[in-house]
Amino acid sequence: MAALLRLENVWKMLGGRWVLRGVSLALGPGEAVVVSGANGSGKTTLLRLSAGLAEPSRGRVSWGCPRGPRGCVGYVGHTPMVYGDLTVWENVEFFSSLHGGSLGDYPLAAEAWRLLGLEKYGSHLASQLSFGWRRRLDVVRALLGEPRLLLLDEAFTGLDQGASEALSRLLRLALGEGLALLMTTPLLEPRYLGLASRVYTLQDGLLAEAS
Ligand SMILES: Nc1ncnc2c1ncn2[C@@H]1O[C@H](COP(=O)(O)OP(=O)(O)OP(=O)(O)O)[C@@H](O)[C@H]1O
Repeated sequence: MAALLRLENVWKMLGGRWVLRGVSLALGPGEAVVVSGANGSGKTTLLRLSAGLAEPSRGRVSWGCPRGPRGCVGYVGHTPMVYGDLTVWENVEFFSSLHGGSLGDYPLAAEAWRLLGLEKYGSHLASQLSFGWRRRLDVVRALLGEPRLLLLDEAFTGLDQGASEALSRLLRLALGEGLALLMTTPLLEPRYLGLASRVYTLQDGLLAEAS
């Protein structure tokens, strides 16, 4: 099976210290990998490298898509990447247009919009949303353009019970459609375990598969 994401012996130095030390990982279509680790253990760094937003100091990151990470990767980071001075719907229109379409062209994003209940806030400025609602909007944004690999940094943080359940359903749908998921979390909660094909721990820069 061709990997959608492959990290080969990846090392990353930040602030004069090795944050990642020889990390290798391959992720194929329909697989969900969860990486848990303490605060500061390098989870976000791992995701940024996997998104092509940072370069490894040593080793190699590659994507099984024709244009590398571009158009291949959707990234839901700590901080929602939406425009506060646009309404919720204008954000969706804007980010859809960057991919050359509209929400209806991206079935999983449209499903996320519906499942996460964003319709009722469509005309609200994104800056006026609570964190949990901006996070919901960010999930929709990340699915626009139909990425094949979705990276989620503490995806469930800040979501209430209903939104957590909706997100779990959405991510199951995404896996069924053949997306690959790479999720990080400081706490290995049941909602992550319920989705995971494989679980890893990140400690002292080393990635190890949990038994
Ligand atoms: N730009 C940077 N320059 C220097 N050090 C950095 C930089 N970015 C991150 N670090 C350091 O790298 C380490 C890993 O950070 P990272 O954000 O990847 O951890 P994390 O596991 O995601 O943490 P958290 O659970 O708190 O979000 C930390 O010690 C952090 O201080």
